Amino acid sequence: MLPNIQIPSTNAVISTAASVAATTMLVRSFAKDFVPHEIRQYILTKFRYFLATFTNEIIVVVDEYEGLNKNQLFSAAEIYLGTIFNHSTRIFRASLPEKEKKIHVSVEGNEELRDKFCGFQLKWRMTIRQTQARYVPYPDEYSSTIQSEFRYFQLSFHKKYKNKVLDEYLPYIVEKSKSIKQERKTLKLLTLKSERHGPRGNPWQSVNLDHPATFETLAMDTEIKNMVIDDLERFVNRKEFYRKVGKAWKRGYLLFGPPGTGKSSLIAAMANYLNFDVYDLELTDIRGNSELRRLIISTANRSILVVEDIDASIDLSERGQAAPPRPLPMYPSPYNQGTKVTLSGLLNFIDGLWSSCGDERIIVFTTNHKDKLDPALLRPGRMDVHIHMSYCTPCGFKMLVSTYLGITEHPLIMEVEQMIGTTKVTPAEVGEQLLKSDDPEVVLRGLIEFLEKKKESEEAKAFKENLEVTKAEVLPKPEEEKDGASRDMKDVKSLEGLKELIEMVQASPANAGELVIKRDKASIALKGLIEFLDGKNRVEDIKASETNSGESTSAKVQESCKEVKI
Ligand SMILES: Nc1ncnc2c1ncn2[C@@H]1O[C@H](COP(=O)(O)OP(=O)(O)OP(=O)(O)O)[C@@H](O)[C@H]1O
Repeated sequence: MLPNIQIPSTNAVISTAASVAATTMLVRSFAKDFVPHEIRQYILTKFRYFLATFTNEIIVVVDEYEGLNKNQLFSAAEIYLGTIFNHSTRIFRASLPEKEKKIHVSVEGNEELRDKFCGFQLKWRMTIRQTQARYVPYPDEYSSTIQSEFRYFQLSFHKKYKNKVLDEYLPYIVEKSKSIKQERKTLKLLTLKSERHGPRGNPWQSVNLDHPATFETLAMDTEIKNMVIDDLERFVNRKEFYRKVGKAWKRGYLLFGPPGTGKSSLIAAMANYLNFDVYDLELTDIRGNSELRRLIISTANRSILVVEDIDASIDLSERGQAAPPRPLPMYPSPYNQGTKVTLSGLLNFIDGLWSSCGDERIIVFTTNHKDKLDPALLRPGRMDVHIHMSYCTPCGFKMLVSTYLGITEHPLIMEVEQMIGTTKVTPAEVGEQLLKSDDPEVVLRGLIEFLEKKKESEEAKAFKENLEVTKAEVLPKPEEEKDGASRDMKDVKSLEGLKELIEMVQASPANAGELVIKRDKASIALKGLIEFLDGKNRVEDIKASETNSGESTSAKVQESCKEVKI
């Protein structure tokens, strides 16, 4: 027989439920009004712990801040979760930071996200809690912001995966977020702040580096270009190798060559290729070795440190000594009182201090005069790769034509290539000419004209230089003139003297000398020389460069020459 159970009426159930709900609401609003937030949180946490004893779920809490510093795990999770939205996600945040190209997506508060790792499920939830306002420093440490909310992630999963989550999943998230960050990163060019007081604070200021140079647009010999790309690839993939051989993970490049041959463009191409920020270090702005040390330490990993025109930035002759102060500027500030960075300080930072304070660093020195550099600076280990940025070659020209004009074939290309092979013209100059019109015919004709003029002026310059050499060899030196030990210029009136003169001219590789060499007889040779000088109208040039030692010696030579019966 069934016990006599009295089933409550529907009305009674509804009225009981309503009164429970009303009581709950009353308790809630009472608790909210009269129980302090901290106590409520405490009770809630205890309640969760109590419930957790009945479940197999573990919750890991990841706070946004660790003391005053940002918790790196929180930042990593924030980035990572922005990439794993699934169909159940209803709300998320999207933003396009200034000067960035990609939209950032991040998780919205209280949204639950599910993730899968090694076959098991995990749940993420971000919670935002209002707190008392407090000051939180910005990453540059110069300023701070007021924050009145507290954010944290809760990561829940089955308790049997605890070790897997802590040892594998969370490190995986950190690594993954690094590569996501790297991909979406906008390159920065960092230069020294003019005001960089005190030992704290970041002395670098940054702007977005939007340099379009890439290895594709760079006019360089393909072989050298491929060598540089291979070297960079090898470098970034050799973390373990550097550790194994006990070497700091850094690489030094020296780029040398005349102005306008693409040294800065190559640095930009390297930065774009590796996705590394560029630190532009102006040594003349630095007050001494100790400031240099501080600046170097504050540079980030995975970056390129550039010192342009190294020969002009530091006194390379004095190892170990402070360079003599430069002339004081018109408006002196504490930072331009003359550099005191020494060569030994620089060497020290390249292989000592700098090596040990970071990973994946590249340092690039550029110079227009490699011969001026101290060999100590150039040795492998400091400058591992020396790259000669030369004048434009036919191969480089082809690349420029294809980038600037978008063509690879044209009847005039061959002609230009031949001229480029025999003219000292920089890629910058060629690029300038290629910009002048959209019509390849017009541009290439203009370039041919430009190259012709360039060649002419080059020849004239070489001629003048050679003539100077010849003059120096033929004419007596002032001190010789003084003690009378030299041959008197009047002697050249005699045929013997002329022969001697011509022999001396012949010994020189100069153009004028070559003219003389072509003649067998001294008299004909001399005549040729005079005609040459007259014809080319070079006599005036020579006169202008004479010293004020009485009568012009070139005029004397000419005079003497004319007196001879030819
Ligand atoms: N090899 C090159 N390939 C493509 N463009 C080049 C090359 N060299 C120079 N240019 C062009 O010329 C301009 C100036 O070149 P860049 O500043 O790189 O030369 P540089 O060697 O660094 O000169 P400087 O020694 O004066 O600093 C660049 O903006 C680029 O457009």
